[in-house]
Amino acid sequence: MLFDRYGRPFLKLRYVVNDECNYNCVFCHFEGQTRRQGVYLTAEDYGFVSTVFKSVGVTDFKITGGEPLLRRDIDLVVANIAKTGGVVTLTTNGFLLEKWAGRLSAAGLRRVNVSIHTVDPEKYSKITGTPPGFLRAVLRGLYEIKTRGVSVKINAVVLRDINTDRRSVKELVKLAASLDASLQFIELMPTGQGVQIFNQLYEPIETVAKIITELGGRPLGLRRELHNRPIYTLGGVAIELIKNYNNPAFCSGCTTMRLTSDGKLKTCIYAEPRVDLMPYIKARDVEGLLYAVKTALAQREPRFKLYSSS
Ligand SMILES: Nc1nc2c(ncn2[C@@H]2O[C@H](COP(=O)(O)OP(=O)(O)OP(=O)(O)O)[C@@H](O)[C@H]2O)c(=O)[nH]1
Ligand SMILES: C[S@@+](CC[C@H](N)C(=O)[O-])C[C@H]1O[C@@H](n2cnc3c(N)ncnc32)[C@H](O)[C@@H]1O
Ligand code: SF4
Ligand code: SF4
Repeated sequence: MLFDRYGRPFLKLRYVVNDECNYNCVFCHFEGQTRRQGVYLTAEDYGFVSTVFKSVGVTDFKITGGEPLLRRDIDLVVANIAKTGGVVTLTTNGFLLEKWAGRLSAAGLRRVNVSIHTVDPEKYSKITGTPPGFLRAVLRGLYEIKTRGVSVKINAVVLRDINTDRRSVKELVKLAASLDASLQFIELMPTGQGVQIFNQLYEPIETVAKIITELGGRPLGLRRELHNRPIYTLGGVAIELIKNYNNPAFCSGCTTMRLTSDGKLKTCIYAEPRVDLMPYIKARDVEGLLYAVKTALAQREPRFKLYSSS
């Protein structure tokens, strides 16, 4: 296993597999990547790079984007990563899930995170920039993938006056319960487009924690291997609360790096890409790749620290 200078193990890799999207969410951080770089790793590249990362202790592979289901070979990407024996999960807006469900399940996808910030169709359209009917398609996809044996998690970005009242929280918990799914509430990050609407839509995650407690939820503990995220349980649903900005406890439990769609390793969502892995990946150069990864890891820092040495 590899560690950084702060004693944080490197356990999880986030693959940003493309830079295009069929939605236009008002808050999108785009995983800290610039849109429209256009160069993508191939499905075979992901198989190779995952084998190498797996050999040094990375066991959790997250596929994200852009919208990953827009890739025509997304099932092959999943299959090639799953072949390493690592756990593969994918985060999506869900619009194309119904179409992909069978193939993703067959490819070995373990879990899908589907972003549904509200079950109110009008509010959903407004914040995701989509026409009426899109939420219905997402819900169909969710039930389809569930019946194929893939676990589901619902992602809801916490947005003031959209989902920060008791009723909205209850509705999301009810939806998760009906799918035997878990649920996570994500605090809005002032990153990417999130900067422009931050003052208007930001609401601290504590507001949701309070509602969950008032509804009878209770804390279950912390997800220590990933960001020390608090987990609650309510109505049989496990609920993670993600306070991802200006939170030293979150960063101290950060075990993840990102690989941009054009093959650059980022040590933090806020860091500039540290090492270009593309030449090593294309050359299938295991030694060169590991050396580059260790170089990046040596420079890795928690973005938010309790005490700063500088
Ligand atoms: N600051 C920060 N936020 C992150 C990081 N990883 C994930 N997040 C936040 O978590 C949100 C949800 O991410 P997902 O792609 O669903 O995956 P995840 O929750 O990290 O992983 P799983 O729970 O294993 O599915 C993102 O929108 C980010 O706000 C990270 O490394 N740093
Ligand atoms: C960038 S998206 C990529 C995957 C996919 N397109 C989706 O929306 O699920 C990954 C996750 O980040 C969340 N997200 C986007 N912008 C955010 C922001 N400014 N703050 C917090 N979470 C955000 C999305 O809701 C989604 O759950
Ligand atoms: S949050 Fe996901 S669905 Fe929304 S615009 Fe960003 S990448 Fe697209
Ligand atoms: S160090 Fe903090 S801000 Fe950076 S990726 Fe990790 S959790 Fe996110």
